Amino acid sequence: MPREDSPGEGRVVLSDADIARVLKRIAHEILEANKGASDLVLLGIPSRGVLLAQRLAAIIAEVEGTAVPTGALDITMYRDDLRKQPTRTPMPTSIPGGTVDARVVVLVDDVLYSGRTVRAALDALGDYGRPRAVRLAVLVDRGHRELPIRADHVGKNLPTSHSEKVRVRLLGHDDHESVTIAGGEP
Ligand SMILES: O=P(O)(O)OC[C@H]1O[C@H](OP(=O)(O)OP(=O)(O)O)[C@H](O)[C@@H]1O
Ligand SMILES: O=c1cc[nH]c(=O)[nH]1
Repeated sequence: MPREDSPGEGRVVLSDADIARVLKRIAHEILEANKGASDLVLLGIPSRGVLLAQRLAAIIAEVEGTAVPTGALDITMYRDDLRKQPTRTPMPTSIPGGTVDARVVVLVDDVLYSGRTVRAALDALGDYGRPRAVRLAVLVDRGHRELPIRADHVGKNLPTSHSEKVRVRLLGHDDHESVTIAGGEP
């Protein structure tokens, strides 16, 4: 259920039901773009991108009857601000089959903002082979790109100001599911 808007929580822009609905749509879009599930690999960017990738794989399994290999791609050591903040803890990477050679990789993340996380993910992916194609699925695109990166599949385009903060909460990581937006000019 959507939580009441409150000053601490921000405004709810996607409820749990909305999130379920957009994930279904994205799963269908991925299948349509790929003409089925063959050669697909879903790689979530930790932390919540991994949960989203698993949810998309579960929907694809329901629709297509095919188990799409799903893993996690940590980008920590490829961040371009690592020198500014060197004490980051890497998260696990798991690449199904150990390689992305000739696969169609769908990177999955919760929020797309500057694009720097995705840039780092593309670098990290290079360590695991040469995919046939790489696509990007995000739950929320909040704009303000600083690099020439765009998503192929977007749950919700959310116009924001720089001073706002978009927060995604997902079961498995949080105590409920929602996307909220908080802050901004008074
Ligand atoms: O397009 P960008 O400007 O790179 O921003 C998007 C990234 O920011 C958030 O991650 P964050 O680093 O806040 O860590 P989190 O995954 O733990 O929330 C979010 O999960 C995206 O991965
Ligand atoms: O508002 C933002 C910006 C980057 N990443 C998030 O999760 N939220």
